[in-house]
Formats: sequence, C-alpha cells, structure tokens
Amino acid sequence: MELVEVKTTAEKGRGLFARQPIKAGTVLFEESPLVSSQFCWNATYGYLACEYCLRPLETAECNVRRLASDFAIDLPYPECCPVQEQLERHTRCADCGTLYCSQACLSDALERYHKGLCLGANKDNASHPVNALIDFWKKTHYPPETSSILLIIKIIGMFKQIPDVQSKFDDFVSQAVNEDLEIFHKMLGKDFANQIEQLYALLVNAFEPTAHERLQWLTLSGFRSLLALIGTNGQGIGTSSFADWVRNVSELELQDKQRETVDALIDGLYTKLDDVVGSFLNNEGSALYSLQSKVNHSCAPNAECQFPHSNNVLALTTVQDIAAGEEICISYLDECALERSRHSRQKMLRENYLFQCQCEKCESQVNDPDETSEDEDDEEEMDDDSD
Ligand SMILES: C[S@@+](CC[C@H](N)C(=O)[O-])C[C@H]1O[C@@H](n2cnc3c(N)ncnc32)[C@H](O)[C@@H]1O
Repeated sequence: MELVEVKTTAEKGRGLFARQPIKAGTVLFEESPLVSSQFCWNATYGYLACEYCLRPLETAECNVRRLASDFAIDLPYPECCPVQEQLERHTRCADCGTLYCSQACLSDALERYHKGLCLGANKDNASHPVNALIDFWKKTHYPPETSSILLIIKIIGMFKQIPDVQSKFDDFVSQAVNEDLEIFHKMLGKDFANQIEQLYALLVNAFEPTAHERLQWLTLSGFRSLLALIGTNGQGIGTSSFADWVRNVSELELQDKQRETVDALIDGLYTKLDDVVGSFLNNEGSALYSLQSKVNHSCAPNAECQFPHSNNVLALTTVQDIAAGEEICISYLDECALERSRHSRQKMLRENYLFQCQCEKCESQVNDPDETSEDEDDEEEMDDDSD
C-alpha cells in the first residue's frame, strides 16, 4: 500500500491515488479475494479448477485435449506446464470429494465456509435443496455468466462460520435499493430479473436464514442488496493451464527452427479451440476484492488487473507512467467496448454499473454528438435483443 492510498472525491466516492511517481509495469499491490468462485456452468462443463483458489487442476495437455475434443494432441515441453509437478499435492474434501489444489486451500475452505456447506454424500443428489438452488440458477442464467450462485452460497457459509465477517462486506460500495432492479436485469437476464422471489424462496429452503443468528440480514431485501453488491464490485477471473504453458513456452530460449515449429503448433491449437469452444477457454469465475474494489473506472485506464500466479490472487499493475497524486483507474469495460463512442460507453456503464462515467476521457468528449455509428447501433440492438 505504500505506493497508493484510498481517498474520497465528491464525483466518484472512494478511489485509489498514487502517493509518488510510479513507472509503467509496476505492481501496485497483490491481493487475495474476500471470496471467489468458479461460475456454475464452467464447473458443470468440466473446467477443472481448485474450488478455493481457482488454480487449474488439469495439465495443459489434458486441458487442450478436452477443450478441442482431440485426444491425439501431444504438447511438447511438458516442463512448461506448472500443473504437472503439482498433481501430487491435489487433495479432496474427505466428506464430499470436492477437489483442491493443496491441503492449504482445503484447510482455508473448511475454515472459512466449507465446514458448514459440505453436502457430504448428497453432493450429487439433485433433490437436495442446495442443488435445487444451483440448478434453478443454471436454468435461468446461461453462459456467459457474470456472477455465480456459488459465490452467494460461499458468502452465506462465511457468515455462518466467521464471526466478524459482516464488516468486511459492509466496506464494499452498494447501490441504493431502488436502483437494484436495473442491475439485476443486467446480471441475471430480463426473464430472470422478475424471478428473484423464486430464487430467494429456494435459498431460504436451502439455508433457513431465520434459524441462524448470523443470517438475520438475509431477508428478501438483504438478498437483493447482496446481489447488487456483487454486481457492482465483482471482478472476473480466468485461469488456464494451457495459457500458462503457452506463456512459459514463449519465454524459452529456442533455436529459430524450434521456435517456428512451436509457434505454428500454438497457432493451430488456438484456431482449433476457437472452432470448438470459442471464447470459453478459461476456468472462469468471479471474486470480491476489498482493496481492488475501491479502484474507479476510466475509459483511458492507467492500470489493469492481472492474475500472475494462475489463481485468484490479483495484481494491480500500472500500464502507464503515473504522476504523484494521480488517480489510479482500471477499465470496467473490455478493450472492444473502450473503442466505442462516449455515448455507447456511458450507456454500457449506466446499464451495467449504474453510474454516469466522469472519467477524463468522457469529460473531454462531453461535446461529442450523442450518436453512435451504424455498427454500434447494430451491436446495441443485438445486445438489447439478447438481454
Ligand atoms: C467498484 S466501486 C469503485 C469504488 C467506489 N468509488 C467506492 O466508493 O467504493 C464502483 C462505483 O464507483 C463509482 N465510480 C467508479 N468509476 C467511476 C467513474 N468513472 N465515474 C463516476 N463514478 C465512478 C460508481 O459509483 C461505481 O458504482
């Protein structure tokens, strides 16, 4: 934290500011999440990640074979796959069999939420109330998911197990209750936004909040606030052993011919993966980070979130030189969206995050006409149709 500090401004609330000049490429801080989880559908489709830290659990070769549905693929340089040497550390919950990358992750999970949540022999019992809840979520929330009922279930587990956890969640910014509905619409889809009561009824059936002293906040309106908190502060995570292997191979010192051969192999594999799974390459999930969630959005960001350890540990890294006192901002929008007009960017931020962007780029374009290009109009129509 010595490089940065949290300060409050009238326009954007809390934000992160540089205490001193900082060079591009500097890691400002690394942070483990308060809670993280893989998305439901990702896990169902066999994307194998540690239940606690999302570290990939299959070797790069197994990963690429499974994703490409081609079991003849052989990856050279197996030493570039970090999972290979970790395989013997993998361990399971003795009661339900859930897989973890290490004893440390299993112990942390048990200590934080899993002791009270473990379904034991009922793990695959479809009629168990927790599985009915997960199933309802999946049926009403198809990929690409942006949040997960698994994250909510873990949060409930944490409230049951960790005495002072409430203050940690209170520290996240949340929206006014009358704005919640809009964010539900974007988080959960148009059809589902009206079914929060149904989801809540299943949740009550699974966890009986009135019977637990520490779950008294979990009323219908408390549940809506929790959804809004996750929608506003959730950070996406993606881990992939194949991507780790590619990165490590790119750092090898190879002769020109070897480099050419392996680059051609990698290009071919990515083309194949693109045909079979499209953009669904990673073990995807989302998480809540106490400090990173204080970082505001800019349409011209000077920092980005990275996951350098192939798990849920986030590194906030500068992408430009930063002056002392300057605000550190990330982009909540993807690269493609950042290229769009001020009007389109503001619309996306309003609809997905419920705020009027006041970043320098938007302020400098304030006199641009409120128009979108024909391409953007088409895309917006498609977005609206798919909501
Ligand atoms: C993840 S939080 C960021 C930290 C937040 N400012 C706080 O006080 O904790 C996201 C919220 O910050 C505010 N925010 C972030 N970027 C902004 C921007 N560019 N312009 C205006 N408000 C912004 C919005 O209220 C948004 O819902």
